[in-house]
Amino acid sequence: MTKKSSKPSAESSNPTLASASLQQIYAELLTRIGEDPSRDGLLNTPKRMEKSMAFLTQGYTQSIDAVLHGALFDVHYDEMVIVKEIEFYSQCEHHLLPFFGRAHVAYVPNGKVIGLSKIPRIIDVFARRLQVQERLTQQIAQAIEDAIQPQGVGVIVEAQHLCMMMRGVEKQGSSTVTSAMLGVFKSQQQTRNEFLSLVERRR
Ligand SMILES: Nc1nc2c(ncn2[C@@H]2O[C@H](COP(=O)(O)OP(=O)(O)OP(=O)(O)O)[C@@H](O)[C@H]2O)c(=O)[nH]1
Ligand SMILES: [Zn+2]
Repeated sequence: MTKKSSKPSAESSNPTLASASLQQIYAELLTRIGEDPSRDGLLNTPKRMEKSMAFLTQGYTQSIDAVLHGALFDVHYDEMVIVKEIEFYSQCEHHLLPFFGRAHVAYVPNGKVIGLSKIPRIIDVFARRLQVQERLTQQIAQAIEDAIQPQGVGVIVEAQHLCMMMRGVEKQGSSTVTSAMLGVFKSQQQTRNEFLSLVERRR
């Protein structure tokens, strides 16, 4: 049974927001932080912010099926495939500040392989949403698992969070590493180690 959400949407809880455009809301935000949205440099800023936010959150309107575009191929290859050092940019759901870094994705096929470019595309579908790094990591692994039912999938994400750098604890040197291991990457230490050593071999 589907549980109905009891939470009111921002619009239904505030009727004045319902008729406001996102650009008006951004103009109001500029006013609230002490700026003058009618000054020259800011005149087009609400419009730019709307466009920028639409780009940075476009993952909400994308589906993995559409992104894969049928690029799944029957290939008899049963060794590990790794696509590493894939850069990504996301936004943390707590502060709406960027976190960004690199993802390393591996899988051991089970009769099907995935078009190589589709792996970064899958990452972007999930990165271009409000995220926590742990969920992003799991979603990437799960999408590959669902698409080709491989023998296993491993995903490692290394990122820096601006909410920990330019505000808050203000730690510039730290990075966060998360991983998701499914199938043989979880059950076989040797497979996991092979993945980790290939990822660590940077060049
Ligand atoms: N686990 C996890 N935490 C995150 C991620 N992005 C941001 N956070 C954390 O979310 C937490 C939110 O904590 P709060 O105490 O509610 O917010 P805050 O007062 O702004 O916290 P500070 O950042 O410590 O100043 C912080 O510890 C952030 O570092 C993420 O991807 N994963
Ligand atoms: Zn944050």
